[in-house]
Amino acid sequence: MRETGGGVWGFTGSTMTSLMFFWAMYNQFFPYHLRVLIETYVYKLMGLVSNSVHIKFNEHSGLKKSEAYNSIRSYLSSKSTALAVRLKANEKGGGKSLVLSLDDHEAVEDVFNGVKVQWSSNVSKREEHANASGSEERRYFTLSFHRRNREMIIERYLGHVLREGRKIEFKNRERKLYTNNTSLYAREGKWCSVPFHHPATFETLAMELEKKERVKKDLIKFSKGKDYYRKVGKPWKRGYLLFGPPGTGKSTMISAMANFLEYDVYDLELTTVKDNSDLKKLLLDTKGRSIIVIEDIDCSLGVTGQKRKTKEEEEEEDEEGKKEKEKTFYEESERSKVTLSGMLNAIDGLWSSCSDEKIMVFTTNFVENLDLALIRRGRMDNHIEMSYCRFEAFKVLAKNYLEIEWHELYGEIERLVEEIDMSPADVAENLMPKSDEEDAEICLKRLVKSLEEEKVNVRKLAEEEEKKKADQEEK
Ligand SMILES: Nc1ncnc2c1ncn2[C@@H]1O[C@H](COP(=O)(O)OP(=O)(O)OP(=O)(O)O)[C@@H](O)[C@H]1O
Repeated sequence: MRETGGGVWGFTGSTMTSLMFFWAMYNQFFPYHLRVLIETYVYKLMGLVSNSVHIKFNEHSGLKKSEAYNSIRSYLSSKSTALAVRLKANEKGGGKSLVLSLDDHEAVEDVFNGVKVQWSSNVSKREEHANASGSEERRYFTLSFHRRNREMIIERYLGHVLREGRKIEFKNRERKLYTNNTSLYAREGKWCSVPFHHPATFETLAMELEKKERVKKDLIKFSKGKDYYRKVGKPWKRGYLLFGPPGTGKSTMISAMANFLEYDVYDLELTTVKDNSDLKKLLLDTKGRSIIVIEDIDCSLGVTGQKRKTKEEEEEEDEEGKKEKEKTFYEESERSKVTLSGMLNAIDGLWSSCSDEKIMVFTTNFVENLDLALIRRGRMDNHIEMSYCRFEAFKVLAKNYLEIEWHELYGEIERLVEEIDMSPADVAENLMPKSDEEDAEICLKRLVKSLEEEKVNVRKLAEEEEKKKADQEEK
């Protein structure tokens, strides 16, 4: 008995060794194009005798990563966790958690409407495109199923996989903040990203309640508006113009919007954009479900030639005036040759409709300096004024920093903030406890003192102004 067992094992072992030897020889000595030819015929032969249909989903489609491949991977990750034997673990949130997916050369079964299908994860090597670090790996998924289910799988199952996969992908993804600033490791004309963890929310944003609710409603309507935008034939995008003095919360509002919708943020810096086509490329390279931000757009505008004009002025606009329109952003910078028309084209032209669900936000401290074409309704659909801190906004900040809803100093503060223009940033600075010893009372008193000092300053300035006027009139 022993000998027979040993014989079987010996035979199996030597067969395996021979097979592996032939496989290694085949891979090593057969040229790549010959192997492709052989494999093609083998597949054809198998197709004649097999009842299975196979569909291949490559990781890359052209130069871009295939979105379908990513969705399938996410879909399969939920199946594989329960069923597959070999899994791959990828870090998420800087190593705080793990996302599991199907390992290479591993297969998993799925059942849809009582029909069994099989998914396998594959990787092949292409030596002819090898780079210095070795051969190029090409990953793909193969879906196999019985040919009698072809129609159902193609028409219903695949749609189901992509939809579910996208949902899982969206839930699992780590939100990102992208920049095109080359001094922050971005290559020219490319984005680089860091995880986006800004804690601002609409709850912590100091702003009149009604205004806040209006913005929230608008965002919800936009994010659920896929069918509406398709019906009216408009690209699924929306523009916001946030304007107001420094420190009134324009950047904070953008973070709150991104957190509310769970979108990525692209911080577009025009100074590092070479020209109009570079701008177009950068915008095309942004994903859906994102907010694209250009902060302080007034500072980027060499083009202030088209501010609010009278009709006569418009008629008088000669050739030279028209050329003004083509003045570049950042005239002082020799690098950027982005023009106003290039900018309008990129955000609103034909190319802008190439991907869905994007919000564009411009911020400015001086809205009156902006070109009307740039901010007209339809392009910037929603103009939101971020204003000085009034009582309603103060109460939000007091709740954020001091965790109180009411204090006897509130009456005095209400009178002062309605009278004095102080930015929420300055109010927040006064309210923030500077040490463990500082309680709400100390912080509120500091704020009252600051507001009163500001009141005296404002009065002094007004008196000086009046005196100057009177002096000029006398002269
Ligand atoms: N409306 C607000 N609600 C809550 N916090 C605010 C608000 N405005 C300002 N702050 C606080 O002040 C800081 C600066 O505000 P933020 O950068 O959002 O202002 P900004 O309007 O973008 O300023 P700038 O025009 O100078 O860029 C924030 O980090 C936040 O702590």
